[in-house]
Amino acid sequence: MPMIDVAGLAVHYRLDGPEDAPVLVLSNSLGTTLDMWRPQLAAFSRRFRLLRYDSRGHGETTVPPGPYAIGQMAGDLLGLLDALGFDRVHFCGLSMGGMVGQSLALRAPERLDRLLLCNTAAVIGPPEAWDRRAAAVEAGGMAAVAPVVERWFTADFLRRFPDDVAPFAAMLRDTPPKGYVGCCHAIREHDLRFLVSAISTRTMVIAGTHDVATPPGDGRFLAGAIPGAIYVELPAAHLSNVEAAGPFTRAVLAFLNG
Ligand SMILES: O=C(O)CC1=CCC(=O)O1
Repeated sequence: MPMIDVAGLAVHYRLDGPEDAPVLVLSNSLGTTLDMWRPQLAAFSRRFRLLRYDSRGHGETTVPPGPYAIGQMAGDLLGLLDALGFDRVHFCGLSMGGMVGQSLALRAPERLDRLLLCNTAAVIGPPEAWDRRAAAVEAGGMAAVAPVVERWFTADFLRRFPDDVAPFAAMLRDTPPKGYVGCCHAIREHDLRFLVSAISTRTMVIAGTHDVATPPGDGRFLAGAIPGAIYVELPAAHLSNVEAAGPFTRAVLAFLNG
């Protein structure tokens, strides 16, 4: 389990794939870890130097006192890239990870080759919902948000593939409560609706037809606002890289290889 110090934050990361291949960074969603990308691991690491990491407050990365901010999380990633000596990368983030990608693209476009914003939005509201969620975890620990997993997959997928869902329920359960709450605040405060049109990186937006957390309208908004962005919609709920793993992997590879 490689760890690296990024300005006092001990970041847990994994590198796979050929050392001389272009770097592809994968950034996780709220309540998951770098293991959320397991369905893509084999295909992506054949073609790319794959960098997966646990966002602050998640997995094995340090849990600093909150609240956190998405801009700060983009700074964590820039620090990680500097520490590993990666000047320019492709970036793919899902949900909270996609918010980090938006922030990164506005702050350091020179570090990005292509950008994939998956099941994410310029804003995920309402703010009170994030306050309620944070308060529930502060009072009752991660058990209080266990039903959130039902938002990540369709009812059909939950019923038919319990073995695929179980690791995600475990990731959520094992997320440090303070880290989860810190990230709830970060998501609550993220609103780039009036800024994403300044993103100049070549971008693909992926949405899930059945996603209730970041519905297709959110993805269409991003794709409409970011100049030249491509929009792809997959038959999935929120974790489209799991529920529609094959089409997701193919869409990403086609975009990055095109
Ligand atoms: O947990 C959810 O409700 C879905 C979600 C929103 C931001 C994120 O990363 O996941």
